[in-house]
Amino acid sequence: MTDPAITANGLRKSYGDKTVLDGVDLAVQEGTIFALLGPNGAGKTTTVQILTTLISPGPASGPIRVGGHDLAIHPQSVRAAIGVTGQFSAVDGLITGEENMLLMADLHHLSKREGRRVTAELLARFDLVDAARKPASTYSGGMKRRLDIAMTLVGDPRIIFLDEPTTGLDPRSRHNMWRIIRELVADGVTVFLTTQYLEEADELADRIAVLNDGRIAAEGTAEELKRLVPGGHVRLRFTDPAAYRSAATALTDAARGDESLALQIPSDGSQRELRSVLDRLDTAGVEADELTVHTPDLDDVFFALTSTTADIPHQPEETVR
Ligand SMILES: Nc1ncnc2c1ncn2[C@@H]1O[C@H](COP(=O)(O)OP(=O)(O)OP(=O)(O)O)[C@@H](O)[C@H]1O
Repeated sequence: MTDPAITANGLRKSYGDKTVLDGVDLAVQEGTIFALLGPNGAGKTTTVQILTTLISPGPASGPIRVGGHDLAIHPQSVRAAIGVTGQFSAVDGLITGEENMLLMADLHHLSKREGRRVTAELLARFDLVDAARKPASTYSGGMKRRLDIAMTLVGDPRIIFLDEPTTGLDPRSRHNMWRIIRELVADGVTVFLTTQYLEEADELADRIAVLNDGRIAAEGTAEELKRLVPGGHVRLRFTDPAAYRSAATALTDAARGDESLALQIPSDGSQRELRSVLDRLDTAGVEADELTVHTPDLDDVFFALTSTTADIPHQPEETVR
C-alpha cells in the first residue's frame, strides 16, 4: 500500500451556530481518485476549501496532512504540492488561453523559455492549440475547464482538487474530462473530486465517500457501497414449463413467478453467488433462457444514505446472457 496523499481526522467546521462538518475522517491514497459525494449543502466545497488551505478548519479539528505536510504547520508546502480547479476558476476571460498559461508560468517562477515550453505542451495536450490566441471569454464551457486544468498543471502538482469538474458540461465534454482525469492519475497524480453526479463517481473513483449531515455516511469502492443497500437479485426466465419447475425445485430460496416462468433469487451480484446459482442449475440439469443480474446502483446508495426519500430509486439491470 502506498502512502496516503491526504489524511484528515475529525475535520470540523462551523459557521456561527451551524455545524457544517462534524468530525470527518478522510484518507486518500497516492495515485488514486477519491470522490466526495453529498447532497447540496453537505459540506463538500467546505472540505475542499479546508484541505486546500483556502479556509481554516474548526478549532476542534484533528490533524490534517496533505502531500506529506501538516496543513496547520506548513500551509505553504501544502499549497506548493496541490492544484485546485473547479468552482473557483482561475481563468481570466479578458486575455487569451495562451496568456493565461504564461501568466501561470510566471506565478510559478518558471523562466520565459520554460514557461513557453510548458504552455505549448499543455495547450497541445488539452486540445487548445487552435484556440490559444483567442480570448478565454470566447471559449465553450468544456474548453474553459480544460484550460483551467491545464493552468493548474503548470505548477506540476502531485495532488489535484477538482470541485465539480463537469457540472454543466455536455456529455461529450464530460467524457473528455473523464479521459483527462484518468490520464492525470495514470501519471501518478492523486485526484480529490467532488461531484453531484453519481455516475461520475462510479466511472472514475477508486474510493467514494458519501457526506451527509456533516459526517461521512459511508465510504468504500463503488461496488462496496452498492452492496450496502438491499434489493440485489438474480432473475432467471424459462420458456419450457418443465425446465422452470425443475429449476424452482433446485433453487428453494427463489421467489416464483409461475405465470411468467421466472425465478428471482436474492443475491449481492457477486461472482461467488452467481456461480452458486449456475452450479445448482447445472446439477439439476436445467438451463435458463435468460439470466439477468439486478444490482443496486449508486443512486440507490445515495438515496438510502442521504435519506432523500422524495425520489424513488430505480432498479437498473445488467443482462449477463
Ligand atoms: N462562508 C459561509 N458562511 C456561512 N455559511 C456557509 C459559508 N460557506 C458555506 N456555508 C454553509 O455551509 C454549508 C455547506 O456548504 P458547502 O458549499 O460546503 O456545501 P456543498 O456540499 O459544496 O454544496 P453544493 O453541492 O451545493 O455546492 C451550507 O449550508 C452553506 O450555506
